[in-house]
Amino acid sequence: MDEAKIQKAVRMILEAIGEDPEREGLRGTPLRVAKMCEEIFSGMKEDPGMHLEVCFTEEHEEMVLIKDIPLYSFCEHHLLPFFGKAHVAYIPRKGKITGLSKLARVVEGYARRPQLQERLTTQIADSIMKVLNPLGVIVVIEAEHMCMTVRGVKKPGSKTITSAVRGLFRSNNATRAEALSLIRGK
Ligand SMILES: Nc1nc2c(ncn2[C@@H]2O[C@H](COP(=O)(O)OP(=O)(O)OP(=O)(O)O)[C@@H](O)[C@H]2O)c(=O)[nH]1
Ligand SMILES: [Zn+2]
Repeated sequence: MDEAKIQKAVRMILEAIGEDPEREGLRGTPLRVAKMCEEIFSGMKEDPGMHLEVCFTEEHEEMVLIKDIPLYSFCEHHLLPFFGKAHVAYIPRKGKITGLSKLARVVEGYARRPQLQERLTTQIADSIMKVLNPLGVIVVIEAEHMCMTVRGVKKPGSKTITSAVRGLFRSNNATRAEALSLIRGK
C-alpha cells in the first residue's frame, strides 16, 4: 500500500475541511490513517480462498455451521464501516473438511477491502465452493451500514440481510430450512 500517498491525501482532506493539519492533535493523523488503511484493507493483498486449502478428511457428510462470526467491512461508496454477523454453513463432500477458523478467515479476507454486502456474501460462498467443492454452501450476512446511520437517510438500527445459497442448500428445501433455523435459533 502507498502509505505516503494516503498521508498526502488525508492532509489534503484536513485542509479542505478547514482544519490545520499542523495542530498538535492532527499532526500524527495522516500517518495514523495510513496505518489504519493497511489494517482495514489488508484483504486487498490476499486470496482468502487459500485458507481453505488446509483441509483434512473425516467421515462427516452433514452440515457444519459457524454462526455469529463478527464482521467489519467497508462500504465502497463512502468508505464507512458496515458491521454485523456472518453465518457460514457447508456440507462436506466425501468428508473433505476444513479448519473452523479457516472459514472465519475467508470472511475476514473478503471483508477487509472496499465492499458491497452482496458481493461480500457471494465471494465467500463461491470461494468455499471452489476450494472445498462441498455438496452445498449457505452464507447469510446481517449488517448495519454506517452510511445509512451517520449520514444520508439516517436510519440507525436498520439491518441489511443478504444470503448466497449453493448446491444442496439451494436444491433441497428441508436442508436449507434446517440451516436457516439453526442460524436463527438463539
Ligand atoms: N446494494 C448495496 N447498496 C449499498 C451498500 N452500501 C451502501 N449502499 C447504497 O449505495 C447507495 C449509494 O448512493 P448515494 O446516492 O451516493 O448514497 P446516499 O446519499 O446514501 O443515498 P440516498 O440517501 O438514497 O440519496 C446508497 O443507496 C447506499 O445505501 C451495499 O453494501 N449494497
Ligand atoms: Zn455507503
